[in-house]
Amino acid sequence: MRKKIVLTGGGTAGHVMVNVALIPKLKEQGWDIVYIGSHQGIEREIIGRIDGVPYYSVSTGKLRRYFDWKNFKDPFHVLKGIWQAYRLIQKEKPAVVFSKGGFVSVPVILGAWLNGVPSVIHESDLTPGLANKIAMPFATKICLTFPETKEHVHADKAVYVGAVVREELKHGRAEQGRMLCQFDGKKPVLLAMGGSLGSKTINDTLRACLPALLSKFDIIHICGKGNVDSSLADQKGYKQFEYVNEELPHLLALADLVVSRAGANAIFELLALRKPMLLIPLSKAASRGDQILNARSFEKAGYAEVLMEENLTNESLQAAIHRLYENKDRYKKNMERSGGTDPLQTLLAVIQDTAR
Ligand SMILES: CC(=O)N[C@H]1[C@@H](OP(=O)(O)OP(=O)(O)OC[C@H]2O[C@@H](n3ccc(=O)[nH]c3=O)[C@H](O)[C@@H]2O)O[C@H](CO)[C@@H](O)[C@@H]1O
Repeated sequence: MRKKIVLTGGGTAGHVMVNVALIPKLKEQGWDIVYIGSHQGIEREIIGRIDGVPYYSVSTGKLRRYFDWKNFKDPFHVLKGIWQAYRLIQKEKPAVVFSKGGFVSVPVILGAWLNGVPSVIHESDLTPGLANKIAMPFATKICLTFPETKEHVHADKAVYVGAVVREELKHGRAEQGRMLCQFDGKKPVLLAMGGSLGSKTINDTLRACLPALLSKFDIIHICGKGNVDSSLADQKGYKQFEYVNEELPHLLALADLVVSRAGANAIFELLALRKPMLLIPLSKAASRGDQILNARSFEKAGYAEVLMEENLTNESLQAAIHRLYENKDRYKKNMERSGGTDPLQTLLAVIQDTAR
């Protein structure tokens, strides 16, 4: 009989992409796949583009660390979500549940636990996110991207896996990227992206530096939904995208260097593609500081230049980009030494072993 797996994770693309990497491999291994996400999250759109993966949505609440009146209502949404996930898992009878984290994964992991179904969680960041922290006691195994995360997780459950990178990102063609951007190929290409949602701070600073930067680079700017500046649409050597799907491998293949937030998926993708990167982590004021730890870990390994958001100015951004470009060969050499494990295969093996 074919085995069934329930996948979950969402809220931002970073909480969906490991699932996107897993799905083709799970299909090859003959699994039936079902996805449980939220009603409105980006996961609905991303998974909806993939054939053969039925999508069910459950109610969920945002788990905030700050005061908001919605904090009084959201626990009820989460309780409703647990009940919905419980019923769905009871009906689907999966052999295992896999979660990539994000708020929606909490009701799903609890729904699995209540049904006695084993579950595997993947944590992308150096320190576990709030959703994963809540879900971890109910999970069977917890797969880690950074070896340092072992300190934060129950020893019997932790498995070091590494970063799972989508296979298709490795098959981009620079020429196709150049066509998409209509660049003439005479200048090196800088790609800037602010995580899956875009970053207003990075967008504004980069745009303020355009006149100076465009004399040296062609620039691809992935700026996030609703953030395209139409007044710059005709600017030669500057191409904006809100969010890209199939185009991303080609744009990355074209890029000589990258300016990015320090979300875990993005930085490991850049490492796998050996792209010299300037990381501007999301500040502690706006997050739990996980991106700062991710960025510092990459800086220490010699893979990235880091510019803290509080030090971000037009001048510091330009100086850091020029420094990165001058030292690009050193960064590439360090990345070549980053080792050759196969995290996707390791993760698949953990899922197989955990399934009932
Ligand atoms: C604001 C926030 O909560 N950020 C968190 C979120 O980031 P975020 O959702 O931005 O996640 P990441 O930077 O880790 O990954 C973004 C993913 O989206 C993809 N992508 C991005 C832009 C685009 O146009 N097309 C596209 O496909 C990237 O290739 C990557 O796979 O999850 C990460 C992983 O848990 C955390 O480290 C971040 O702190």
